[in-house]
Amino acid sequence: MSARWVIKIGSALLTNDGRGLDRDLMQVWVDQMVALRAAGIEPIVVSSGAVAEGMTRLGWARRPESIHEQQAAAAVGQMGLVQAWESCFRKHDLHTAQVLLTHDDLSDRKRYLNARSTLLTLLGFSVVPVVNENDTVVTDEIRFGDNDTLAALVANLVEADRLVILTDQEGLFDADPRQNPAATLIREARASDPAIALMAGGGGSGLGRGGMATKVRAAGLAARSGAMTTIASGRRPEVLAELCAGAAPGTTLMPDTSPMNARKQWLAGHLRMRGRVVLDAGAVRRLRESGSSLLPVGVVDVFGQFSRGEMVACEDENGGRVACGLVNYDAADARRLCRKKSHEIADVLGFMNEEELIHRDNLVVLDRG
Ligand SMILES: Nc1ncnc2c1ncn2[C@@H]1O[C@H](COP(=O)(O)OP(=O)(O)O)[C@@H](O)[C@H]1O
Ligand SMILES: N[C@@H](CCC(=O)OP(=O)(O)O)C(=O)O
Repeated sequence: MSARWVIKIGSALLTNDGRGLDRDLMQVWVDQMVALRAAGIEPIVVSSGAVAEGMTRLGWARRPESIHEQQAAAAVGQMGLVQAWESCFRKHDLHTAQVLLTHDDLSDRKRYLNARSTLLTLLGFSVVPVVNENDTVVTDEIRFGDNDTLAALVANLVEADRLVILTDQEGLFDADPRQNPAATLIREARASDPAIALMAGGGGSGLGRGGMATKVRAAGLAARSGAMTTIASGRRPEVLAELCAGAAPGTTLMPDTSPMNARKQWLAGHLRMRGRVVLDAGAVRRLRESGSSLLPVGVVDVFGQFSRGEMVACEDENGGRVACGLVNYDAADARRLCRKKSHEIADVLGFMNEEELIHRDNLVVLDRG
């Protein structure tokens, strides 16, 4: 597969404005997602609608105030959501996987790497991940609270090329079209443009939580890792097929920097260094000249205390800083792996996480000088 898209579908759209899951529409998107796969694009679905579907199943007319009742509704509704996605994809002989994430999972480096590995492994097995927030366990303070933000963080996590937000409007308008019928559609803007944040109001349906403001903010987050965002109507019959064909329905929000630059900025700017690994000359050359991953065989020494998933500096034998990155093994294990070939990892440690000490996707090679 050559590209990866995160496709987020909002509650109002998915549940026919709270009347129950719109299975026909789900099948329409799924058929198009299967066509995306045939065109070399891996879809990851971020599906809202658990609370809305739970309310329908429990016969509740209004979203409850109490967080515990919302969580209960989400737990009931999530069953319906995953059943419906699975049966739509089964028609094409594809499997889905339920992935429930909390904020903690993505802010903790170890869990971040585990979530990333699991998602990438699922994609490797041609499974379509269906992601939602793990509503049962989150408390109010740490909720993503809206799946627009969750979808953007998933786009960062898997370095998606595109975030597609399907909603009940044609895209971002210069004012809320529910309040102002004369509002006009914004076709294209930079995700970082402060003017677009001012156009976006809160949620209109009472079912979802985000509204347009969280969609614009999500486009800014997705842009950090270089993803472009499309906000479009999920009711456009061929919306995903149009995007696949290179058309630009709805609103396109462009990132300012290329994917690699954005990811490097994000890695380099957001984390504290926990330790150092010293590389031999061959490893330094491979990192600088071929953009390779760092393998244990090229590491001669390890300093400091760090856990799997934390940021470490990579230095040459004269103490010059070459790179930094998120390490796949903790300091004690990394020490034992110095100078070892990747196929020896399981023998040395009794287990193996990954064959690299730092994968190239999680490695920032620094400019010389
Ligand atoms: N500038 C805007 N352009 C389009 N929609 C807007 C804007 N400002 C606010 N909205 C409202 O945002 C709603 C979509 O948000 P929401 O109901 O949370 O959808 P979803 O469930 O798809 O996340 C629209 O129905 C609309 O009323
Ligand atoms: N996890 C919640 C997500 C709610 C939510 O963000 O909804 P929306 O604004 O429609 O994307 C659910 O499944 O109901």
